[in-house]
Amino acid sequence: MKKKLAEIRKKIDDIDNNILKLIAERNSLAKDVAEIKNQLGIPIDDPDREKYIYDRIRKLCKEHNVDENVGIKIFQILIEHNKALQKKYLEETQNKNKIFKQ
Ligand SMILES: C=C(O[C@@H]1C=C(C(=O)O)C=C[C@H]1O)C(=O)O
Repeated sequence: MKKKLAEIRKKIDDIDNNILKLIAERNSLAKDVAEIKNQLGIPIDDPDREKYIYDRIRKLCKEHNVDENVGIKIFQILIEHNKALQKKYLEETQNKNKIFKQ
């Protein structure tokens, strides 16, 4: 029984590794998105795109039998974090440019 529990926990740990890698990969795209939005002069927040993502997540939750509230909560955290990373990146770039121009 204990061996079986250890095996299952190993599987969970492996899945957690993969989830973390994917979160890091998603986060790593924030700089590129921020750079393009800055050049286009458009805001970081894009409510239409967020609505599209949440609708898609709801559909995927149904398909994969995942509780919709859980799926939405996870993506709210990821999206808010992505926007915070974009803002931080742009602030840092603008500060660097200010120092450079002095
Ligand atoms: C990444 C973007 O910027 C913001 C963050 C989003 C996200 O984390 O998926 C979605 C929309 C935007 O509010 C984007 O516009 O694609």
